[in-house]
Amino acid sequence: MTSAADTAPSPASPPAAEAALAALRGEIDRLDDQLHDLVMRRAEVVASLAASRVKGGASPLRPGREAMILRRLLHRHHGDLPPGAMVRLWREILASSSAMQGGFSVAVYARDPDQPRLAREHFGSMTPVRSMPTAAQALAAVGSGEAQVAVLPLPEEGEPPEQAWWMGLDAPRLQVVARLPFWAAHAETLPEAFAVTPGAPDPSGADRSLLRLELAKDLGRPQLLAALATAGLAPRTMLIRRDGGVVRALAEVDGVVAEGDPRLAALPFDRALPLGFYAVPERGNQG
Ligand SMILES: O=C(O)C(=O)C[C@]1(C(=O)O)C=C[C@@H](O)C=C1
Repeated sequence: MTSAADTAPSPASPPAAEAALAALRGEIDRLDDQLHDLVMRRAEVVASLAASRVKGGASPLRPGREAMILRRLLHRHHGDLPPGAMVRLWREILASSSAMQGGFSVAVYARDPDQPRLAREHFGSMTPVRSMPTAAQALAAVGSGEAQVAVLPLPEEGEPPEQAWWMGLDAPRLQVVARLPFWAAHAETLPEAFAVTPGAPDPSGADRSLLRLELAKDLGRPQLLAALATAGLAPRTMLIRRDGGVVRALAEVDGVVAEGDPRLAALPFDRALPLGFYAVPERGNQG
């Protein structure tokens, strides 16, 4: 049987608790106003920066600068707000700063469902993200100016040639400029992607470069590695493909390696083409 006490409305909070709640909400409102003022002020500064940029299609996307901003904030971050939430807030701010500076849209080769999500989390929830059926179509969209960024899966050993987009990347016209996600809680294997844009990336101070190597001679992995190390370009990772007597390798090396780098001239290959570089991603728990 239900007693009268069970059905009675819960007693009103004591006036002191009500007052404390109202005071805290008042403080939140004041902080929200300050945050809002600062975000609006930041957008004004970005608009001045965009207006002062040399005219003629300078890219509104500076992934190296974005990485420097996020690394600095992660370094000073503390307290209850998870670092991942802070990064998400700033990714939205940075993406809208790029969008404010001109049309900004992303073409994703969605080999798996993670790619569009990665693109959206990195380039912002307001940025148009179009899924393309092939990597070549995503790159063509960027090449024609229909989209500003292509998001492509990380190359894998033994993937079908039509998926190995790095083999035909038209560098230096198009280059890899970022690796997504920039921040993740753990260092374990996660879905990742590269972002490709027209023109060169901007250095962030801690970067890795991609090089496409081509040679008609069938050198093995140890010889390729040795040749790279001798030139001062020992790779962290290297993918090798052998197609019709031609060896193509994708080497990932520390630091910035761009066109004209003297180390490239020292390589005993038919071709060594820099495909761009990207800010080394931050991982919350390296353990
Ligand atoms: O620093 C720049 O060049 C900017 O355009 C500003 C800004 C920003 O909002 O901080 C905007 C977009 C870029 O991708 C990087 C930085």
